[in-house]
Amino acid sequence: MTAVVRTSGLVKTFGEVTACAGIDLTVRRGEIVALLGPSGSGKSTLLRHLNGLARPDSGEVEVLGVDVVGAKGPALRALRRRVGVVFQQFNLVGRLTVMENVLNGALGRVRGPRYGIVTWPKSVRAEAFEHLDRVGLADRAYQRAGSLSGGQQQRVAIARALLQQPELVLADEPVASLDPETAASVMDLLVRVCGEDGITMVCTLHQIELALEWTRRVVGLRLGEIRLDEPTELLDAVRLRGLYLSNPVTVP
Ligand SMILES: Nc1ncnc2c1ncn2[C@@H]1O[C@H](COP(=O)(O)OP(=O)(O)OP(=O)(O)O)[C@@H](O)[C@H]1O
Repeated sequence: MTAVVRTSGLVKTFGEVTACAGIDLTVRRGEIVALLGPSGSGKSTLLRHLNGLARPDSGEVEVLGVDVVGAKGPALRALRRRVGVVFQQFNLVGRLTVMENVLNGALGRVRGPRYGIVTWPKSVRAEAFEHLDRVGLADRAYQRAGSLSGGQQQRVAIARALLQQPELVLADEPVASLDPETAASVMDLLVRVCGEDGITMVCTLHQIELALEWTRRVVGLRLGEIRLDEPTELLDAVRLRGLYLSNPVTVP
């Protein structure tokens, strides 16, 4: 299968802190990968390198065949159009309607500033509505996004990412702000729609159980290094908890 993400010898330091200590990671098309590890182990920093939000001290980062480290300006923008991002805090515009927020996902492919729903091409509006329906919020299309619950806002953010027609989705703690039941339903949705559309996903998670239940491969980080990289079906919670122990561990 084709590599969607490939990092090689990725090193990133912040002063004395080594956030990524030489990471070699390959993610193939269609994989659903969780990055797990204790706070400060480098999960978010690694993820941020994949769409050029962070620049490595050394090493290579290739995403969708693009050399991210070397890409600048238009090349980087073109890559980011192919990569959907889902954030912990949803990042919606609360005063705009749900529909307008979803339509913003098409800004990269429909030119010119847009003021209001009717200024978007009809076909894009129909597509946005379809995605809203998929995330179960078609009936909320004209409600202010800020008035929705956290779980609903994350569903809108997922619909927005889908409208971008991404080949890769990067999700940074997508369910960390949600209660356990809502978190599970949002993970279910995210994994399902990525599977349906053939989208590769890499997400950071804090909950071992969610990674075990919903993702197909776990990459465990500790002190900026990959300490474990296995199909989820071969893992259990006891082994994963080893990543979080205070003494350095070799995960058996
Ligand atoms: N912009 C920055 N400036 C300084 N230090 C940073 C910066 N970004 C990350 N770090 C440091 O790099 C290390 C890795 O941080 P990172 O956020 O990648 O970890 P994480 O595993 O995602 O943690 P968490 O689960 O708490 O989000 C931490 O020690 C953090 O303090």
